[in-house]
Amino acid sequence: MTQEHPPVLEVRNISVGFGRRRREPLFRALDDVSLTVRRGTTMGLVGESGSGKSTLAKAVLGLVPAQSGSVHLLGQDTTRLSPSERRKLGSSLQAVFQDPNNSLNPSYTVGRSLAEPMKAQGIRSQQTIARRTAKLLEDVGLDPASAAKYPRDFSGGQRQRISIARALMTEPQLVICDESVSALDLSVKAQILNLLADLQDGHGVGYLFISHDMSVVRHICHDVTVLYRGQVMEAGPTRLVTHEPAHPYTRALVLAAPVANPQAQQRRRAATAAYGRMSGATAEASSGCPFVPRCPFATDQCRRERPEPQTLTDGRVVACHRYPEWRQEDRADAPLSGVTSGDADELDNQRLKSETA
Ligand SMILES: Nc1ncnc2c1ncn2[C@@H]1O[C@H](COP(=O)(O)OP(=O)(O)OP(=O)(O)O)[C@@H](O)[C@H]1O
Repeated sequence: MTQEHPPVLEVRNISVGFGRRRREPLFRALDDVSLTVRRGTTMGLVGESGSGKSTLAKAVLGLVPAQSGSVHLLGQDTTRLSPSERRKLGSSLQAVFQDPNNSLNPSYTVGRSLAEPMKAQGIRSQQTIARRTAKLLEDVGLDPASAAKYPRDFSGGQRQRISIARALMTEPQLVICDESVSALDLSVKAQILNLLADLQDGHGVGYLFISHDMSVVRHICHDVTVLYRGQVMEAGPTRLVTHEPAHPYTRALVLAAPVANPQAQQRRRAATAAYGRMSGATAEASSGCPFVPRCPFATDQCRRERPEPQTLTDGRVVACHRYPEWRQEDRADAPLSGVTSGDADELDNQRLKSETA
């Protein structure tokens, strides 16, 4: 279904390197990564700490340079734009981060913080800004009178609502949500996720939704890209990826999500142990698959050759030499399909509650 929506963001074969020590080769935080966000849809970007999620967000925002590849925003290659051309495109792209305090100046009223992105676009009419501020505050479920208050007058969840309103002030086509709900309690998290989905319906905005949490991704994303050590392991429709992982790393991530039933939790913990220490950035560089040191199904070929991404008949992309055989060898006492996390179930309950309210 998402194919019908035109792309707002196309990241093509992007690589980003960082210098660690002098004369050492660059450390590749992103290695040949591609993904597309379509209008009115949400692409999840998931992976453990250090897998390169924030680096991808920074590359899209123009905060780190790409060594190779391109970033197309609304059809324009942003890696080739001059700073002034980039600024013009700026209103189409906004971001919401984990900590709303980073985007809300504590000494500014909410109204002043919300006005800033519009002023940066050259909009000077106080009336236009006030009208849009009131509309967006209402859209995110806050009283328009909140504009006269300060961030300290609001709870964490309300401050995140204000950050979302601020991100939408310039009617962007793409919003990058970088761990935007990670710091929130489960019920507030569910409210913000529902709000993001509702705003998407109303505004047609596309989200690049960055998270380390599969249950959150499952709740909000139409499609998902799974990153490990800067490389795409698997990508495709969220339901397929989370219910029938084609890559052992995705399987490990799904198993790592908590479940409500303690016995099931114990089985999943035991199954997760087969995948080694959970971190996206621990393994030594090798010419083969980056997941080899943690993969219970790895062969000599996996150690030697980096797997090329292959497109499956269901539309998914997976980079694994052992697909689909590894699934037959998977003896872990936890079902591959139908795995859901306790958080996901709770988030679903909250969604049902809000839909029937
Ligand atoms: N400016 C930098 N200089 C050197 N290395 C960096 C820099 N920024 C990121 N890295 C490294 O790049 C890798 C990817 O980092 P990144 O922050 O993108 O991961 P992440 O998936 O967003 O992790 P987290 O969820 O912990 O934020 C890590 O190994 C990190 O140490």
